[in-house]
Amino acid sequence: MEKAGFDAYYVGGAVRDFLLNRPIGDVDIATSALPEEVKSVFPKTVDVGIEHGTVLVIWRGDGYEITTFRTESDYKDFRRPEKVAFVRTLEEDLKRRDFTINAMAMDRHGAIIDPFDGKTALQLRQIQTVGEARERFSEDALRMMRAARFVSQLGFQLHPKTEEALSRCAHLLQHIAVERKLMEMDKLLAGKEVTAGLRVLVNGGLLAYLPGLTGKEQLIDQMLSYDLSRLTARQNWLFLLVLLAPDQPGDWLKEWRMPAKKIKYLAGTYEWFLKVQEVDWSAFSLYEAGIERAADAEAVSALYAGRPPRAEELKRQHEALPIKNRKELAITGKELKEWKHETGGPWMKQYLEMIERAVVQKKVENRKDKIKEWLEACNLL
Ligand SMILES: Nc1ccn([C@@H]2O[C@H](COP(=O)(O)OP(=O)(O)OP(=O)(O)O)[C@@H](O)[C@H]2O)c(=O)n1
Ligand SMILES: [Mg+2]
Repeated sequence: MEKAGFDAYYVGGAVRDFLLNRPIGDVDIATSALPEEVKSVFPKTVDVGIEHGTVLVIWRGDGYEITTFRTESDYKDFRRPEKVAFVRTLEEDLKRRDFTINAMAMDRHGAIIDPFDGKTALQLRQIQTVGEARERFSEDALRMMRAARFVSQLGFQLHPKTEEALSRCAHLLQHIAVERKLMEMDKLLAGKEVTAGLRVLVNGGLLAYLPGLTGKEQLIDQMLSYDLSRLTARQNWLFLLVLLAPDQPGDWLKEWRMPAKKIKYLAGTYEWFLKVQEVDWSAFSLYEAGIERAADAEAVSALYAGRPPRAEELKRQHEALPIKNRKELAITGKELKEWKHETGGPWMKQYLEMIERAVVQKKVENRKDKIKEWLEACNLL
């Protein structure tokens, strides 16, 4: 970029994480070049958000988002703008960013450009908006969830002024698309300081604008008394279901616009959680649930009941199962038909299920001959 006469800097999360010695996620680059100019400099680019000034550059196998210096002056509806105004200086670009820790830039020699003193905020472990907090939150109300997410991820605290503005602006969150809220919630629930992050949502009054959490302050308060850092993000979602106990867990998750596959996984795992509250894991229930679900349900059960988790024990029990799924069964419908001299039908499914259960419970060895003997002994052939 610079060879072509433009300024270019690393900006945003990458600079923050670099200074914090944290693993860097996506690398964002800000430049004085206009999108068309960026495209003329690099041989391989993808238009990912050209109306926002962003071009994805593919360079030596890695992707970099390069965005033209811009301001976001004409905000509509408290969301990020449809149109942006390009500007030619880095400082104007940094000014439009959410928090001081996210408003630093680094040039390619490693020099930090930090007009809003993000470095001090990093040292103080503080989340503070760039300039007027209410302005920043009105520009994009999602930033309030981002604040809570950074509290959880980084273990930082909100600057008192930022915290106060967040409470006042909470209602603006109603204008934000659920998909964006979900992304922040996922990151919040994966953080090491989940409890502190959730507390920001509760204290700031943001819960009222989150799917399925309106009016649930007390339940979330209750959740905060547990050591949530023991759970993964997925397990924290599960724990939310456990405490909220919605009639239709699938519908509750759907309100968050989660991908269907994740809804299925979480709702199914919640069912297992409920089942093992009644009867503990058996070889067969462990086999049916699979180790992933069992481990998630177990982690949440243990936390809920205030006992140490038995993840290792369950893992050992699962490993000791003679088969892990039906495909591993030594016989199929084909053998059954031969042995019984019958054509296929509903009986076959019943037989297979019975054999599967017997094999898992080690009543019969998973071998063709043994299974045949066992069926004969049961007078079933
Ligand atoms: N609502 C938002 C979203 C982003 N940004 C700015 O754009 C940068 C990049 O945004 P993004 O990649 O979404 O967030 P990061 O802060 O980089 O966090 P992550 O590590 O999750 O990517 C942020 O650092 C911040 O400067 C902002 O000002 N307001
Ligand atoms: Mg980023």
